[in-house]
Amino acid sequence: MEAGVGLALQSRAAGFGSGRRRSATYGGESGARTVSLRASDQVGSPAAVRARVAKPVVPLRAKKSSGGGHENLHNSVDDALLLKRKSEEVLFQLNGRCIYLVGMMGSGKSTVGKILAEVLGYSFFDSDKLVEQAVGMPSVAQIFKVHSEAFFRDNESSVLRDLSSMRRLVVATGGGAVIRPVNWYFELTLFLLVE
Ligand SMILES: Nc1ncnc2c1ncn2[C@@H]1O[C@H](COP(=O)(O)OP(=O)(O)O)[C@@H](O)[C@H]1O
Ligand SMILES: O=C(O)C1=C[C@@H](OP(=O)(O)O)[C@@H](O)[C@H](O)C1
Repeated sequence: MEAGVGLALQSRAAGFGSGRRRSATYGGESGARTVSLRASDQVGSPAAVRARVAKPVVPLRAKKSSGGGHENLHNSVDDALLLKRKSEEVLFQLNGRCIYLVGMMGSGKSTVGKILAEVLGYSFFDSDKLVEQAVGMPSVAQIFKVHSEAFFRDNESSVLRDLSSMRRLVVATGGGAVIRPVNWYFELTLFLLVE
């Protein structure tokens, strides 16, 4: 499995179907290009985001060995170094903004997020875990079962909103977080698609 991250930059006014879009404020597209992260100046639908970052830009190869032994280890080290260098380049432009990782269930958001947080000197949070804590239940599956998906999504939005007012966080969101437009409106945050 190979996961990659593409940078989608979102200003406050960007959102699904919203006419109130504006260009990215994060160093402009040229700034993003200098670090070879693919930037989009607005966020449309999740599909549009995916289309813009269809090619993995910073591929992170499998950390779990599939029998490749040293080769996998080298890939892993090389990719971690590459990500570290790129992160150092964008650090000052980030200016402490939170980064939300979005992507399909199991796409690697938590894995990428922990690495990203480490190289940026950010703290890492998994929003599913925070919702579980907030609700006082051990798993998302149980929240769905005992309450409902809508209940989970309400709490998820609340958690994401609270986190967005903080700084220097990398947040792995749940695979379904993107379906609620309200989750795209947080100010001063960047969204990274993990695919
Ligand atoms: N680049 C990768 N290559 C191989 N396996 C990966 C990679 N990234 C993540 N995984 C594995 O895929 C599974 C899901 O990853 P995870 O980071 O938990 O995804 P998510 O947070 O998007 O649900 C985990 O078992 C993880 O070890
Ligand atoms: O629909 C969602 O938001 C969920 C997606 C999955 O999360 P990941 O994307 O972190 O795998 C799942 O495990 C989580 O419990 C609920």
